[in-house]
Parts: sequence; C-alpha cells; structure tokens
Amino acid sequence: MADPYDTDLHDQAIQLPYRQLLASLHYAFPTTVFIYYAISQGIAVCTLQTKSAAYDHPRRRVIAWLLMLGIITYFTQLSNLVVHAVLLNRFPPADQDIIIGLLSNALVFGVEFVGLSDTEKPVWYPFTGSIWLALAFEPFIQFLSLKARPAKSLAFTEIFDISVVGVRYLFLVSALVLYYEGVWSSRQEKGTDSERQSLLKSNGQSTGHVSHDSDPEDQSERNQVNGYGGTAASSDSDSSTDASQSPTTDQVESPWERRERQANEAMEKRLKEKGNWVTYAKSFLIFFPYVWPVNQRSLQIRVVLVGVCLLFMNAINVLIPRQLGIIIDCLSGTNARNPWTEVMIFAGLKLVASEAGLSLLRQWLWIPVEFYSFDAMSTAAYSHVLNLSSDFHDTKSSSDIMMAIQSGQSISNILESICFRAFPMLIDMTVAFIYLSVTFGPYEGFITIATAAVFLYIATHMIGRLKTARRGEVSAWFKEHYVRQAGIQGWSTVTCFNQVGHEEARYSEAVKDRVAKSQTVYFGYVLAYAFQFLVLLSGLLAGAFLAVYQVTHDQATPGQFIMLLTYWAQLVAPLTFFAGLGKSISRDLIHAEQLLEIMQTKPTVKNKEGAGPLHFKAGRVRFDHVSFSYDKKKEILKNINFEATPGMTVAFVGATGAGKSTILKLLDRFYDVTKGSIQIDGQDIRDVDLFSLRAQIGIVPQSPILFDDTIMNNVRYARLTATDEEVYEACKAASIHEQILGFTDGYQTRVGERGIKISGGELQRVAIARAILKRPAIVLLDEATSAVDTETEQKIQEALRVLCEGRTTFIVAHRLSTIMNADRIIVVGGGEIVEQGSHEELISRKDGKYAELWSKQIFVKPKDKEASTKDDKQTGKGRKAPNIVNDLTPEATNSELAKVKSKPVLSAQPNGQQNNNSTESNQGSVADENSKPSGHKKEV
Ligand SMILES: Nc1ncnc2c1ncn2[C@@H]1O[C@H](COP(=O)(O)OP(=O)(O)OP(=O)(O)O)[C@@H](O)[C@H]1O
Repeated sequence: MADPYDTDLHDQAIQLPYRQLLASLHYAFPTTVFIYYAISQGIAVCTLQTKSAAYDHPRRRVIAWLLMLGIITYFTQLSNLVVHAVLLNRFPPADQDIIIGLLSNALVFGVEFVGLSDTEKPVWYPFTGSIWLALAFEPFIQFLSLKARPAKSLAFTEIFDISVVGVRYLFLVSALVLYYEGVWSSRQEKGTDSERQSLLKSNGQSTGHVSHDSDPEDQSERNQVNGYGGTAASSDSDSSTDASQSPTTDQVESPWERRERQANEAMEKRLKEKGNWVTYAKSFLIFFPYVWPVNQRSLQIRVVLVGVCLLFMNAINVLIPRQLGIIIDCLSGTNARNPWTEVMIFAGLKLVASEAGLSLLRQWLWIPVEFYSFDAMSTAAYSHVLNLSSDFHDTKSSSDIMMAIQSGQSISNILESICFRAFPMLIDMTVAFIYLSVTFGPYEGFITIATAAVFLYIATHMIGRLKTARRGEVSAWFKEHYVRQAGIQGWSTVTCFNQVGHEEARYSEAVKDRVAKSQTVYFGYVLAYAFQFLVLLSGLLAGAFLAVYQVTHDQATPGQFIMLLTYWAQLVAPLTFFAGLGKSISRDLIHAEQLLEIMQTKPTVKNKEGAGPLHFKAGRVRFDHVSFSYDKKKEILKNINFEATPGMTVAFVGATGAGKSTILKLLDRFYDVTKGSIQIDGQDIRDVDLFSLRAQIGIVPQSPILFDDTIMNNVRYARLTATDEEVYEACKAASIHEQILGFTDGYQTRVGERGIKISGGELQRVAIARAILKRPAIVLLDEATSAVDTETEQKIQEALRVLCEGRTTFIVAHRLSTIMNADRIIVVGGGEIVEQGSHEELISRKDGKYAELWSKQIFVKPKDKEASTKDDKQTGKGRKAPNIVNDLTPEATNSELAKVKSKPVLSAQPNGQQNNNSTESNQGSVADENSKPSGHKKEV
C-alpha cells in the first residue's frame, strides 16, 4: 500500500512552509473555536441573555445531533489514520498536530453539543459562530493539506479522509441552514400571530394560538398582572437555582427555604432591573469600604502580601512534583545530581508549602483583614438596622433581620473564593497544562484538558441533579423539626387530650421520611464522587500510559513519570473546587442579597437637613389636621385636630383598631404624618432633631419589653448615667421597690427573655419606673394598666400619678375607670375624633359614644327575653343554656346601679393614698361627681 506521507527531500523542502502553517492551523482551529465559544457564552451570561432567552428553536435537537455527527467524523478521521498506520506498521500514525487537532476539535464540539442539548432555550450565537468558524477553517486546512502532500495521485486513505471532511462540512452547513430556516419560520409565524391578534383584540388569549417564543413571557406577565405568585412565577421561568422555585401548595416551606426563595427572587428581580451581571455586581459596591480596609494602609499591605504568598504557592505547587522527579532520577542514575541535596531541597519546598510555612504566613497576614471585614460589616449592618424606621421593623421578622446581618460574611466569602481560591487554582491548572505539555508533549496537555472538561461536566451535572432530592431532604428535616417542637412545646395539650401515642407515631413517620430522603441524597453524593473519581482515574491512566510509553522509549525519565503522578494528585483539589464554585457563589450571592436589600433600605423617618434640637418650653402639643396611613392606601387617621395645654392629661378611648395607639406613635415619630402636622410648643416635630424629640418623651407601652438582664440594668436603660440611688427612687415612685427587694437577688434578679420571669403587673411597674427615671417632659401611656388585677392596678395608678405630675400626658385606655379623671377625653372611632370633652361633659351627652361606652362598661345590659329563648332553643334537648353573659335581670341591674351611684370611685388623694370611697369592678367605675377634685388632675 502506498504511503501518502512518503516524500523525497526536494518535495519536503517545498512542502515545509505549508506543513508548518498547517501544524499551526491544527492547533489554532480548536483553540479559536473554543475561545470564541467561551467568550461569547461569557457575554451572554453576563448580559443576562441566557436568563431572558425565550426562543425555543424548533430544530434545536436536530442541530445538536448534527454537531454530534460532526464529532463522529473527527473520530472517523482518527480511526482512518490508525487503521492506515496499522496496515503500514508505521507509528505514530500521523504528526502530533494532526492527531491533537482532531481530538481537540472533537472535545470542543463535544462541549458545545452538551451545552446545546442541555439548554432548552439557548443563546444561539456562540453555537452558530463556532460553526461559521469551523466552516472557514475546514476548507483552508484541506487546501493546505493537499498542498503539503507530495505531488502524487491521491491514495484511498486520503480520498476517504477528504470525503469524511466533506461529509462533516455538509453536516455543519445543514446545521446552519436548519437554524436560519427555523428562525425565519418562527418569525413568519410570529408575524401571522400578531396580525391575528390585532384582529382579535379581546385579551390576547382568545386567538387560541401562541407562538413558541412569546409563550413563557406572556405567561410570566400574566402571573404578574394577576398578582398571586407573580414574582415567583417570573423567577421560576428564568432561574437556574432550586431555591427560586415557589413552593407548591402541598409543600411545606421552611423558614430557611422561604428566606432563600425570597432572597433569590430579589436577586432575580434586581438582575432584571440592572440588565446585566456587571451592573448588578456594581450594586454590591456599597460593601466595598467594609471588605477593603479603605483607610488602613497596614491592612492594605497585608492584602497585597497575601497575593504574593499565593503566587509563591503556585510556584511551589510546580516545584514539588518536579523536585520529586529529580530525586527519583538521581536515585535511578538518570542524572548525576547529589540525591542528599535534592532531598534537602524537597524537604525545604515541602516545609514552605506546609501549614507551618507559606500557609501560616498567609493566615497571619490575612486574619486581621478578615476580622476587619467581619467587624466593619457586622457593625455597619447592625447600626443601619437600628436606624431604620418602624415601617421596616414592622414588616420584617427579627429572625430574618438577624440572618441578613449575619449574611455579611458571604460577601467576604465570594471575594475570597474568587481572589484567593479560584484565581490561584486557575493559575495552577494553566501551569499544569503548560508544564505537562512541555515535558511530555501536547498529548499529555490534551489529556489534562480533556479530563478536566469531562470531570467538571460530570461533577456539576451530577450535583445539579441532586437539587430536587436535597430540597426534599430539607423539607423533611423541617417537618421533623416542626413535629418534634410542636410535641414538646404543646406537651400539656398532648397529655390532656391523650394524644401521646398520636404524637409518637407522627414523629416516627417524620423521622423515617427524613432518613429516607437523607439516604437518597447521601447515596447521590457518594455516586457523584465515585464517577468523578473514575473520570480522574481514567485521565490519570491515559496520562500514565503515555508517560510509560515515553519512558520506555527514552523520551522521558522515570523521575518525570513520578512527577506526573504527583502533579495529577495535586489537580484533584482545584477541579473539585471549580465543580462547586458556581453553586457556592450563587448561594453566597443569595445570602448577600438579603443584606444588600437591608443596606439599601433608607429610613423613612429621619432628621431633616440642618434640623435643630427641640426647644421644649412647657409641653403644649397640637395635632393640626393630622391624617395618616401605614400603607399609603388606607387612611388610619383622618383629620385629627386637638390641642393639649402644658400639663394636661388627654385620654384616648374608642373601639379596638380605631387608631388610638397610632396617635401616640405619631407623636413619638415612629411614623411621620401623611397630612397635617404635629407641633410641640409651636415646633413641627418633623423639623426638629429626632433624638432631642425622643429625649423629651417617655413611653409606657402596653406590653413593655425588658432585656434579659438584671432589674437594675433594665430600669437604668432609660438613663444610663443614673446612679443606683436614682434607680431605687424611680422604683419607689413606681411602687415596685419593696417587691424587688423581696426577690431572691433583689435588683440583681434577671428578668428572663422579654421579662418572662416577672409577673405582668411587675413588668408594667418596672416599665413605669424606667419612664420615671427618664424624667420625660411628655408622657405617653399605652394601656399601661391593662391585664392586671384591681389591687395591682391601684398600685400602678399610684405610680402613674407620680410619673404624670406636671407633665403633658397622653393615655390610651380601654378601662374607662382609669381615665375618667383626665382633663380631656377624646373618643376615637374609625380614625376620626368622634367627640371630646371631660368625663362629666361626655356622660351627660345623650346618645353620645362615650356615654354608651361608659354605660356598657358599668352596667351589663339585661338579656332580653327573646335572645334568652333563642339561646335555649339552640342548645336543644332541654339542656340549659350557659348563663354566663349579659345575664342580669332588670331588677338586678337596677340594684347594681343604685349601689354604684351611691358611692364615689377612684379619686386619688394628692398624697398618693387611695381613696377608700372608691368602688371598682373589672368593668369600670363611676366617680362621685362631688368628690372629684377640680382643675388639672394627674390621677389616671
Ligand atoms: N404597623 C402597622 N402596619 C399596618 N397597619 C397597622 C400597623 N399598626 C396598626 N395598624 C392598623 O391600624 C389600625 C389602628 O391601629 P391602632 O393600634 O392604632 O388601634 P388602637 O385603636 O390602638 O387599637 P387597640 O385598642 O386594639 O390597641 C388597625 O386597623 C391596625 O390594623
């Protein structure tokens, strides 16, 4: 058989330039196609084209398979060369550049094939561009191949080879034709659709025909218009992470999953707004001062030195395997170096690379930078959160906020992953590729690259496929946790209702379910790792066979073989890291997004530019046409007008949800009024410094929140500079001093979380003591005496009397007996002032709202006969209806009325002693008009 490569010297001289150019093209072809593909895919990802790609090409699968056929033609060419070489007994079968070229092309188009078949709606130009490049390179290479061959007639092998190239060309051209035909026909279809839609304008859905590419977007928009699940649906359509999936109704979403989903949705939304990853990444620049030590030169130098350490580490990673090879060569006599010296060098290199060497130095340099970042980020996030307004705190759960603050770490994680792990590892892998190619030739380099590509594909895909299983495991884990917690927390209910067996069975089922799902996940991981290992082993074997061949043919030394083995072992870590890099960065980004959202939130209540302090004079408070809405839609307060003169006590009463507490919140600027203004001593509270305003106001809330600290520290919180004596005085004034002394540890008693270890009445009095210690100029009491027994209430009233003495006071109360002595009572209904006046004025108004409330609280209305009969009928079967509400007969009511009317009620003495003439019920009291002191009364 004729050898087409057998040429004489003259021919060789003529063909040499063609051969050289051809060799370069064999390398340049796959390299160019790969670089184009990588860059264009990178651009598509960064500019979010991959996310918004909605075009489902009708011929995508056929085109992918045409690519696969093209790949098969490369292997056919290789087989042709091998068969020919076997027949001629001529090895190697062809020049290295030809074989590497064919293998590399197969690999590059293999990567594209995987990309095309795995993505339902790909961005097409990376693929079509690659095919166009191939169509440009192929004829050129063929032309040069013909030029570079001897001027003989074509051998069968050559004809076959050219035919295979021709067939491949046909495949590639067909792929392009199919692509453009598909695009064209889709456009035609779309045009027809829009024509039809313009005729049938109803709602865009009645056409009964929706084009391929418009469908998902339409769907997404429809979801958004509908409101329900709008964001989730849109993110589903273009998100690649599992966390973006909105929960289906039959799925329980754990708080963890909810947080992840919401953050992911926020990320998707922001990404869409920004238009590309680069602009999106820019929004994270607000974290720059916390990650980069801006004004700290020493820390900046440390960061630079860490970079230098990493470069040294890269060098060491090459030098260690190389040194091992040198030692082996010394020992096998391949080189004449002194093995002792070489071993010493090896030991030195190992020491430098060890935890006691460069790694230690790097950590020593890095730890202060890392802690700077942690410190700066946590304190900035915490401070930002504390300075945000009520609307933010009302809408976010405290656990979400705390999670977000902790997420600061993920921003440093992302930077660390990229700068200190990904880059050095990329350098390591590039160096490995070059070094192995130089030492063992391009085949070894190719094996390294091919193994890395297959490894990364398998690793990312197998781990990606575990997403659903992992999600199921998390849900099952949450369910197990929920069942356990419910059983333990509700132990008394479980026991009372004899449901111990039921709870045991429920928990056992939950545990079994979780264990089964965990096993699936673990097995999946084990399988994925096994496959990854097999890929690496195959690569290593191929590389090792090649090296053994070269060693046995004196083209390499045994030492180089050992070097190869050591180098391969070192490559496993970077490859595994890269396989998980995308996932870990996207997870960190999702967490960082939570913090970013908070850091970008601006306080709605803030100081005006140049706002001066509040000049408090006497405490005249004026609500001037105040309206307010929490959500800017529904008005909660409408046109509230009143004025409180200095020292006056104003009480707000009315139905629950009427807006009473909201009035107090506006005064303390927890929110700003939507319309009108609130003035203190003639100054609009929005124009004064917020701190100076709040310094003048003392609040006793309905449910005071104490810190899990000692009573002493809790009271002192109102004024951190107060002495122990001042705290005692405040507690005495709040009638709680004696009680505190009775506690085991007195003032050092810890009150437990939110004050759980002390009773409701004690808690309220501690809160009053705190307000007294603050010495506020204006006092706000929001149902400060709710939910305590009568005796405690009397004590609290005493304490309040001390607190409110001489101060403008606003009280919200449901029990009218506690506010009947107020200077003005304002009845609020539906966010408006229904009526106002003193107690006497208001109860004397016939059909007045206050009079009605008062009578309801004092006299339980007689049950009418009709209702009574109805109740009896409803219970049926002759059983007696429970007689527990409104059951006073008219006679009994009259006698109660007579009793109440004959006695004065709750008129506190100036010296703080309780008026013995008072009569109280849990419902309320009526004052004896004669016994009521005149003028401004602070008794409340
Ligand atoms: N942070 C908030 N965000 C949105 N709406 C709120 C908020 N706080 C209160 N509301 C709504 O404002 C209305 C008035 O609430 P407010 O607490 O002022 O009533 P209230 O008269 O003090 O009731 P109660 O006597 O039960 O304490 C209610 O309908 C309530 O649902």
